[in-house]
Amino acid sequence: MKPFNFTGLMAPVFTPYTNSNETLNLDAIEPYVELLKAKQVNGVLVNGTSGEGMLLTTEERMLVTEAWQKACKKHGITLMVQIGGAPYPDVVQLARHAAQIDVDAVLCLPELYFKPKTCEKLVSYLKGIAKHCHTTPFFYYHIPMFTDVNVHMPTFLDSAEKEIPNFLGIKYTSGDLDQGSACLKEGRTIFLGADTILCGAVAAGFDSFIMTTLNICPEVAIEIIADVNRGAVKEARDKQRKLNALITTILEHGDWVSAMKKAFREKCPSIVVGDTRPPLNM
Ligand SMILES: CC(=O)N[C@@H]([C@@H](O)[C@H](O)[C@H](O)CO)[C@@H](O)CC(=O)C(=O)O
Repeated sequence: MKPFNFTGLMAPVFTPYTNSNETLNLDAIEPYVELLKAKQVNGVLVNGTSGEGMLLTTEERMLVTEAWQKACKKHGITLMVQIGGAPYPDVVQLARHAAQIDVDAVLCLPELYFKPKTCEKLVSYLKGIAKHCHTTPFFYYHIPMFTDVNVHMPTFLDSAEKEIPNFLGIKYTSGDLDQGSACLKEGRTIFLGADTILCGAVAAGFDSFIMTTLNICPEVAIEIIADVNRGAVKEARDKQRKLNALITTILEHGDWVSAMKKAFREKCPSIVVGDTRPPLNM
């Protein structure tokens, strides 16, 4: 399997559109990579929640991934691609495509309609997909507020590690820090996906992060992480409060992804990302 030693900040990037969101704006991708790299963000997650992966056609998902792959390779940035949230044959196609173009890692949602109710069912679904990209590091995307799939992650991890040869960890997007902390173990990569509990999560031992605000103000996360790691808990807590207040203000403008994309457009107007697709922009 390809080695994967990433720790630090990975931005769940927005998918850039032009033409009232009908067309992908692939030209925006290289400047977007340069902007993130300049701000010390060394990885990107493509086609995740913020990237509206589930609102793109399979063809578009592959085109976007190829454009990010090219720019990330050129600038030395780690690329993880989210391949789930589509019909099973399309997820398999995306897994094969990701392996073929040699991305650094894949992330996969559960089946979103015939939802798994147990760890066994979830592991079995992911095992069927992971074998189509068996040399690529494979991660599960835990985001129960969107998927309504909420199996116990520490138990799931133990089983997935035994059953799936290229399985390396999860992206943990939940405010339940008790369960999140119980996932942490030597040799696993557990990405934190919840910006609002960053301070506590770093104190608990998290060292890898995929959070939407890394697109907009990564410097705040960088400071919170550094403060906690040097024991300056009060400073970190104050910055977390400010970050959470900023998130609340951003969210006055719509749903999570649309509001965050709007904040990104305002902060970085030179990168043309457009609005979100229906139903998000309705
Ligand atoms: C729905 C959403 O935007 N979730 C965010 C979180 O960072 C979110 O902002 C956080 O949970 C709020 O505290 C990330 O998990 C998104 C993400 O990683 C992705 O785009 O796949």
